[in-house]
Amino acid sequence: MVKQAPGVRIGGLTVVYKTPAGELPAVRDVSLTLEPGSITGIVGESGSGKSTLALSLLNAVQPPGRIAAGSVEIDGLGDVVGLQGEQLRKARGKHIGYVFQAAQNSLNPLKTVGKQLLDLGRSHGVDDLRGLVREARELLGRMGLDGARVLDSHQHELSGGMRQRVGIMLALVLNAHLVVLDEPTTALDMITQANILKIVREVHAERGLTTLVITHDIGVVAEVADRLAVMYGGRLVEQGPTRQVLGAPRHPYTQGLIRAIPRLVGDIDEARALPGRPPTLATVPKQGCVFRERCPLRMDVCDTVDPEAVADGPRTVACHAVSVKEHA
Ligand SMILES: Nc1ncnc2c1ncn2[C@@H]1O[C@H](COP(=O)(O)OP(=O)(O)OP(=O)(O)O)[C@@H](O)[C@H]1O
Repeated sequence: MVKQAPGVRIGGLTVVYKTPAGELPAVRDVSLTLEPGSITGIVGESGSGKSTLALSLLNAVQPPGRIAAGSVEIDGLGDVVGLQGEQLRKARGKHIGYVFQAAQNSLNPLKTVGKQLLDLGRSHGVDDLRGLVREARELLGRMGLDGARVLDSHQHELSGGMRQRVGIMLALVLNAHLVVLDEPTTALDMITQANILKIVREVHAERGLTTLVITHDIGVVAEVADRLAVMYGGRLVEQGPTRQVLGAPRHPYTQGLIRAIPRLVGDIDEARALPGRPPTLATVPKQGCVFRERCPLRMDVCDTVDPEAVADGPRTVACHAVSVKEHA
């Protein structure tokens, strides 16, 4: 079977976590399509539900969390929400590569990278382990590393940027064509960050991937993503082609996020932090718009009715104020 960049259709996805106050949604009724061959960025502040959404693509939400509703249709795999056990384990790695947050250590400190690579290959029934090592060396070389040396190293012998490239290699080495990168550059210095993003773009294009990048940093998305989805309080509030959304943001939250980016040129005071704090699971409003507490455009209807995502060409936005303005 020739593998190609798969399309992904997330439909009405709701993911809840069990808390002392009952099951509360971290992701609520999110629908999002990843076009084959595209890079999609998901942005939002800490706690907006980005990682939970990303884990749902692998059906890997762990207890006390669970997918309570919705579907994640991946070309060639079907609805992963229905996959279990061995089927699911095989899908991870072979079809879907996942790169964990740069800030986290996903490598085993006791084993060399090469040993971990062989473990990965064996656990996925790879017969040609030599071929796997060759592929890993080539990928690492492609990312500017000495492959043989890196495979002989333990994690403590590698810098943050090197570890992150090892993570990308491990996600790609089984030839997955859907790749999820969770905060690929957090905790890396600016130069390393730019380097990793360049690698992500190149590998994406060379291998014909469908890529999802999760980040709180809108600059990262501007750098790599074709499409941008903005999350707040577990809801997807705006999405569309990156240039359009960044050039003319419609949702007041997206506008606030963009205003909060410090500029390298011009008046640094122009950057204005969004007032207030994002909600936690316990404080997300049960009804009405999740953003209203911080919204400069708040209206009465926002207190009671959750705005639906309204499509306008390739863009959607979920905001009562925007709908009113456009229909006035
Ligand atoms: N295991 C868990 N148990 C209970 N609540 C959780 C658990 N994991 C996440 N949450 C809550 O779910 C919400 C969404 O978390 P998630 O990690 O998906 O957000 P995020 O946007 O990825 O944030 P960050 O950038 O900080 O990782 C948060 O309010 C978080 O506290």
